[in-house]
Amino acid sequence: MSGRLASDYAAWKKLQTIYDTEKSQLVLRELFAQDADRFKNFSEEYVSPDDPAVTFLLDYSKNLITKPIFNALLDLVREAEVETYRDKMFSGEHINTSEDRAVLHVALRNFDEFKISEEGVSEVSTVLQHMKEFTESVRNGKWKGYTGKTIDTIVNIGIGGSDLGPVMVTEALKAFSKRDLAAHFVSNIDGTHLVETLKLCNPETTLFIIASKTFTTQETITNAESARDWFLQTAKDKAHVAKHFVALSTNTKAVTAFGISSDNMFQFWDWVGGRYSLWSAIGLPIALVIGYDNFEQLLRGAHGMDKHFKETPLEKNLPVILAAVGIWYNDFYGAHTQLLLPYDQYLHKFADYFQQGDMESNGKFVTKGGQRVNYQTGPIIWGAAGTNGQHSFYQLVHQGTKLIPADFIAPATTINPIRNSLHHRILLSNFFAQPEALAFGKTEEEVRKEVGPNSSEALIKSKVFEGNRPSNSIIFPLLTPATLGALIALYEHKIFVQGVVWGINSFDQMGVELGKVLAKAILAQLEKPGDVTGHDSSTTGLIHYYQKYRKE
Ligand SMILES: O=P(O)(O)OC[C@H]1O[C@@](O)(CO)[C@@H](O)[C@@H]1O
Repeated sequence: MSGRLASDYAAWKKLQTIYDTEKSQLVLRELFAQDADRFKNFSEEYVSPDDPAVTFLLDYSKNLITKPIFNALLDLVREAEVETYRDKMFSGEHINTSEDRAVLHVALRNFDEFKISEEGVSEVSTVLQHMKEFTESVRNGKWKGYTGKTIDTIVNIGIGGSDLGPVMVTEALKAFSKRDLAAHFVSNIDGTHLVETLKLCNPETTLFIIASKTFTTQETITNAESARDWFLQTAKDKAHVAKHFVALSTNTKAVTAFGISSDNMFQFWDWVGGRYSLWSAIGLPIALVIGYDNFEQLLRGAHGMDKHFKETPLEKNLPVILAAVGIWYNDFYGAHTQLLLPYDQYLHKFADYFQQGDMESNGKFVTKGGQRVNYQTGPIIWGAAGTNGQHSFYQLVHQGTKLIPADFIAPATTINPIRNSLHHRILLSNFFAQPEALAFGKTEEEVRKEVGPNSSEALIKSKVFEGNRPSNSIIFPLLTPATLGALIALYEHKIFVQGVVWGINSFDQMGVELGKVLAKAILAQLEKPGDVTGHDSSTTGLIHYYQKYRKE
């Protein structure tokens, strides 16, 4: 039952016993030698129930598990009542207990299939229609700027979930983008971010999208005000703002107070978590860049995965499989991080996106019942596009002292088959080789044969790869909007499953508040000359140094 300490579950205690007694026998070289069918027995093919072209293979055979261990992990998922809480989520129950909110990103891509009772759900299709009409009018030139010119540049001003999703998806689907519509994303309060972006913009042909669920986020509102000031330096008349500023928010009052009419507002609701909001009005820049039809394909791809998650038995349920093996390393092997390694340059922002998605969801230390956990919760998410990571951090991944589970992700076919796909074959050869090297390594005996009898013992030892480092591999035919939607939803639901097992609330974010409050207090002091008071010596000393050298 959600909110309980995971370590109280019988299945948890059983897994701990298994780990303590069997860990030394879990050697991938041996597990593969013992079972010629290991790949078949530990891989699962996903085929969207809505579109057979949306398919991928999850190979989880290079994990430090046996069937009994896998089944014990599934028992843990069952005992935590994940299926019950999954159905609560889909039905609109307020499972975000601290904020008394439903968690319904699945309703944004539901196409009226699941019956969901929550205020606002019935309006999703209306907002989508508004998004469709607006994005088409901008893309086909009907929407004109204040001097009658068409829009050739969009600037999304938002941060966190109001930025990372649109950034990741527009990068991932760049091949589907309208090349004569430039898209920029400003998120940081550092004036550099806005200044450097505005250097690329013409006020006559630029559309600003102010993306903020609350419409109170200091960085976003400050950036939006500065962008409006920049625009009015040229446009002069405030009436022209209406043609160059739209808002994506749940807060109509704040949007209109800023000076954006509700006609130019695309609404969403409090049951859309910021880190789960790219499917909502927050996705407007995505629809502008790739077109509404491709945006709808993204939604439909995610919806197919939603149905898979909702209806598939645990042992064949891909989000559950990823969640279960992740818990095995996070909570029993003591792994602290999780690598996401897309072997596709278009997915180079995938890990960045799930840093917020996973870490802001599961970076919690108390259960929904208020108990401090006595186990690890959310992992640290990191990663990079392959093969770049291989020339950066793979040394540590292969020969470091830390266990770092890795998810390798790749398309079988490239969108850019230059030189008869030679580049892609090289890329994919690494996608296949790296998990193999991590899993099976290179023994001292193999090194000795390789380097010959005259090498020093130290050199030989340094060339050993202990291996037995686990990974999952996900491969799909082609990176399309629908496949990307399914892939994102897969990881969203993995995060959900882990949060339920850990008994935490994956859908609030209390941890982001303290820093904001302290910063506001310090800002008030920095605005005034003279000394700052009420801080520790470190904070005071740093501010003094700043005051000594500040120019402004
Ligand atoms: O969309 P908004 O309300 O401006 O919030 C932006 C981001 O700020 C947070 O850190 C919450 O304060 C993220 O959860 C959220 O995605």
